Amino acid sequence: MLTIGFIGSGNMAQAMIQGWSGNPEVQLTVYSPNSGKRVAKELGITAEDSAMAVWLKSDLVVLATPADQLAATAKMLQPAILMKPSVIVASVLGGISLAQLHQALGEQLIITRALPNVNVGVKYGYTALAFDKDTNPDIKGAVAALFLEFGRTDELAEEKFGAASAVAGSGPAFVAAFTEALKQAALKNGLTEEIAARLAEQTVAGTARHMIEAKKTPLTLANEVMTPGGSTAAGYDVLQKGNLNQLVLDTITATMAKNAEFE
Ligand SMILES: NC(=O)C1=CN([C@@H]2O[C@H](COP(=O)(O)OP(=O)(O)OC[C@H]3O[C@@H](n4cnc5c(N)ncnc54)[C@H](O)[C@@H]3O)[C@@H](O)[C@H]2O)C=CC1
Ligand SMILES: O=C(O)[C@@H]1CCC=N1
Repeated sequence: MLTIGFIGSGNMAQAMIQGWSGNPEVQLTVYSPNSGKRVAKELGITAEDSAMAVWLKSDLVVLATPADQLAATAKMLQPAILMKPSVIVASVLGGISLAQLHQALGEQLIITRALPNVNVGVKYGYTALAFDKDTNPDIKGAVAALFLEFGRTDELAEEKFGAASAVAGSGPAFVAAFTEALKQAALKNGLTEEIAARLAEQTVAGTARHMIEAKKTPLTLANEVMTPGGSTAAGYDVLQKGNLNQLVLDTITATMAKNAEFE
């Protein structure tokens, strides 16, 4: 049995707990000052009274607090780290590098930097992973296997994390915004709230699944829908004239700039 402990019980921690909760080989526990006990009850896992207790019970500890809480967390954990330095750390703290994590927690620890997205909660996530250079390949494989349980993963150089965070980490919010725009357009054109939501969600979900399962590029799929001279082409033209690509690039650039503030 592998025990995974969470420090922080917000949206990201909850998604990861949901992603791992079906695994009979994994036991999950959490500490968070305000909501930890409530979240643990809702998700059917145990809660601890302190970050130290999480550390001492766990084989792997996920740091899932706001990034600016790293120093406070390190302070709470210091005695436990000295008592049990074998614990593996997986940090999802946005913008916080492996070097910063080692500086705060200890040079001797085994630390993985992970950048998951909330879709891990429905086992359709994406996680970028970065390991210490000297991480034992068996440990690397074991950690990567855990993240593979709830979606696709790639090992990425840390300098690529800013882009990965903006596109894949924040991406679900941007795709959700487009889905909401589709829904609003359906509502404006007379569909009911329920039907508008279903049309928008199912179309976004089906399009992603279609590209992945049939191994089609986005442009190949778009061209299949666009009968020459037909109605889709008329709408697609409006998206291109409105410079959708530039709007999305500006969105990613702003997201990366904000993320870089934490570095
Ligand atoms: N939400 C997302 O989609 C993603 C979030 N992340 C990263 O995950 C981390 C958490 O983000 P969210 O879950 O969205 O935030 P959140 O605000 O939903 O949750 C933060 C959690 O940390 C707890 N917390 C705050 N200070 C603490 C402390 N000193 N000790 C223990 N627990 C403490 C809070 O009570 C809360 O449970 C951030 O560093 C973020 O950059 C990374 C990838 C995606
Ligand atoms: O919004 C944030 O700061 C975090 C990082 C990636 C997704 N959520």
